[in-house]
Amino acid sequence: MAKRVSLMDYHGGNKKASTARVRVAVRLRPYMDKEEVNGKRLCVRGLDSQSLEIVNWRNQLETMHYQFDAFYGNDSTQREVYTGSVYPILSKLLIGQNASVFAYGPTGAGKTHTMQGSPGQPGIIPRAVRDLLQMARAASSTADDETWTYSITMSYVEIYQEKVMDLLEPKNKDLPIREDKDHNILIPGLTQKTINTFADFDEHFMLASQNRTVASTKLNDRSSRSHAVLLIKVQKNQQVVPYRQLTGKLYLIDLAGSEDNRRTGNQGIRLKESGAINSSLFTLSKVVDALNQGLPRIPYRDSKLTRLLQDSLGGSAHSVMITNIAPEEKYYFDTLTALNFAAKSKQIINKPFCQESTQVTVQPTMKRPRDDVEAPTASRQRKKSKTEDNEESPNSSANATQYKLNLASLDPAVVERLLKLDKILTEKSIKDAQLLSTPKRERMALLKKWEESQVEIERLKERQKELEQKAMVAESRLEKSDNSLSDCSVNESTFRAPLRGRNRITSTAKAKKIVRVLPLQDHNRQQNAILEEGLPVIEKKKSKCTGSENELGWEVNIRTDLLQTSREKILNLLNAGSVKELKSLQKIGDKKAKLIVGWREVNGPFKSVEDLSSLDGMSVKLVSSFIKANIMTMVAS
Ligand SMILES: Nc1ncnc2c1ncn2[C@@H]1O[C@H](COP(=O)(O)OP(=O)(O)OP(=O)(O)O)[C@@H](O)[C@H]1O
Repeated sequence: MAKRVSLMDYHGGNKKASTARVRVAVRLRPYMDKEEVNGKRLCVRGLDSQSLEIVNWRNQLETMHYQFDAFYGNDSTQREVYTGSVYPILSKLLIGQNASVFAYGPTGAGKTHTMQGSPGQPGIIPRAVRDLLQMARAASSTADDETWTYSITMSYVEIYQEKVMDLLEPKNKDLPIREDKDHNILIPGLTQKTINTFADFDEHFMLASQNRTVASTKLNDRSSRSHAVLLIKVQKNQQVVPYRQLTGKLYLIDLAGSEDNRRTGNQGIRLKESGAINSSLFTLSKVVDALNQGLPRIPYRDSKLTRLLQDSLGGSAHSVMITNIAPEEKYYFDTLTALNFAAKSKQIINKPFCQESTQVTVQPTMKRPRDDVEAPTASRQRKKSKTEDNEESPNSSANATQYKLNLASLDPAVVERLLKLDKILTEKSIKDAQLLSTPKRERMALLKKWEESQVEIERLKERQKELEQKAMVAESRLEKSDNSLSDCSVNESTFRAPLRGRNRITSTAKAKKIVRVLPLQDHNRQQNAILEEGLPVIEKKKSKCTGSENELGWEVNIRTDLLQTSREKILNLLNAGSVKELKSLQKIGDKKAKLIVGWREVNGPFKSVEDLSSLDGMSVKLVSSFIKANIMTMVAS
């Protein structure tokens, strides 16, 4: 069974070290600008072995200061970079932990030089492979570890335009990336070569490197157009029962350079490549952000690069990021971006585990790792895992005896230690789960609240719509009611004020103050109000009128005496008012005022207000609305 084991627990080491930070180193390459348009201006200044400054020559106040785990200046050697940042993590591979080293930075800043180097100046990759081979050999021959043997394999892929290409077997194009049940990332069908000597490695690597996609851009004659990922697997096999197996993976990654196409002069296919490069690097920065913020979803799957790095970043690996930067002033913005990205990455905490696989069934000989492919198909992988699960699960009752038997064959001290380890791991995972669940619970509660508030907002919106519709219906009914007012037989003391009239009533501030529209059930209170305040009150009550105009079901009563007084006042004005005074009436303009004066000169005084309908252009309906408007104004004032 492949089992995740916290290495520090397993080896009884310092507990603090059970989580590992991504180590971030920055390497400055030497000045190489032959043109020197503005003279030799450097945008980076090294301060000490960990810190540097970046200077904006256009505004020197913008000088920024950064501190990293290591800063390698422009005169640093390949050896210094390797021994300072990479060599210390190699030993982890031999005890089943994963590790990754990746070079990040703008195009032409020295990533390939750092990772690969040249025959005269070998970089991290050849040095690491050489040392791993030596370490494995040395470990196999030590007296303590004689029951273990080591085997080392290599695979080499490039991610070009979001396709995973097998550099050891170029016909394997666009390979899938999968995750097994233990969250290991693997590439089914990927070629795997066993390397017993450095010469084995050299041969495969040289051939494969020629398959890598490189091209010339304005900034770099041999610019890497893809992300190159070298995978070195160290397998530690126990030669005696229970035939355990530990696998440590080392990813050595030379990322394609982040590019500003205005400066690279990229066009056509170069531009397309550049788009893919920048977008996967952008996803990488999103992944870093998400990890740093502890977000529940890390967008690993948004690009092939981040998917492949999933168990190297925030996963089960020790990670070292070497940010390559260039000193020339023209690189200022690229350098600033790279340094900011590096500063973000520094906060990621990785949790190293060793991948232990215990083969419980008796095996006559230990199988050598396959020299061909990493895992033929995902389904086969799944099937295999399932079988292993069934065979090995110590919790399964069918296998419990077998498990105990195997334990019994071990040294009692080892058994005790294993049981202790199991206990620690169980307690640890419960604790981890609790720690994780607290912020998660809070997030869930917030999310629930937010969802509830969204529902409430929707409900209120619906309600608002409903009310608006009702208001529109009411409006149109009142319109009708208005129009047919003259046809309705109305008690002299009853005046139906349309709701729309409310606007008219309240159109003056004064009216607003004194007109109160009360619901029917408040009728008694309303009567009291009349008595107490002596105010003119308009009462809403059920209409006695029949017909469509009454569908609304309300009309307004006005006290009879007030109504009478108002009518008399209007009639007086009609019979004695000057043009100016007539114009003070509602709905009477200059033209109508002059008509009224002319009419009464010819016909004598108006007998009733309704006589106005004899005037040209004054229909019964208009007169009715004239009366209504003026009575309301007078009542209100
Ligand atoms: N530390 C260094 N010392 C000497 N030369 C260097 C150093 N770093 C880089 N160079 C040189 O600078 C040039 C560009 O470097 P390199 O190709 O490694 O950049 P890169 O970051 O990999 O670029 P790209 O992303 O475009 O592939 C090469 O000629 C390389 O030899």
